[in-house]
Amino acid sequence: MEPRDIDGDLTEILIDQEQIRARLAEMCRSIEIDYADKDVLLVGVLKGAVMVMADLARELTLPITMDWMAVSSYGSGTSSSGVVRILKDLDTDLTGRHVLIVEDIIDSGLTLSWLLANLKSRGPASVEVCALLRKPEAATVDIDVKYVGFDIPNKFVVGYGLDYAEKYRNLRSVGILAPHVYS
Ligand SMILES: O=P(O)(O)OC[C@H]1O[C@H](OP(=O)(O)OP(=O)(O)O)[C@H](O)[C@@H]1O
Ligand code: HPA
Ligand SMILES: [Mg+2]
Repeated sequence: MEPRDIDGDLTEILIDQEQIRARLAEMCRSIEIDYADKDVLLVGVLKGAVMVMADLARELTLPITMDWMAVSSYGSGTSSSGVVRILKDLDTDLTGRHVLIVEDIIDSGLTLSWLLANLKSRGPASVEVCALLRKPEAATVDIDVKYVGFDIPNKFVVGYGLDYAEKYRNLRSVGILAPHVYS
């Protein structure tokens, strides 16, 4: 059951709980092969990636460490401002580390392209990206993403960590937000 006050706020459920679980498990099997002999540092991008990170980390059979970064480019709107701010930096020194950025969504790609440049400048051994969702039609920059869960249409989605004005993050599924909620 989803929370009681969302009736009518979603036009449709795009990806349900079981589809998310199954796809994350597949992605973990690929990550386990690729990082079999490496220590991986998962870098979760707050706040949206909290659910992906929690489920991915528990599904992985690799020894991992986790750290978090908080950046914001959306504020309370439905489109990226393009201006990325660090709200919380990593606690970990990235020198020589194998970094896997964990994201909920790649939309315009602006957040991730900024983040990749920022983390690569810190001397890591490698930096790759794992994102649950990607909107190919919304891309404004070309980014090489190693692990992607689902390519989705260019609609504003919420749930499973994704918010609109900080709401809906606790939905178990990913759904399309009804335009009447934000227009
Ligand atoms: O590809 P882009 O167009 O840059 O959009 C993707 C980014 O936007 C969202 O974060 P947001 O800034 O809303 O912060 P939040 O995770 O706290 O919701 C999302 O979690 C990604 O980090
Ligand atoms: O479609 C979206 N929904 C919620 N947050 C987002 N941040 C980027 N794109 C989205
Ligand atoms: Mg957001």
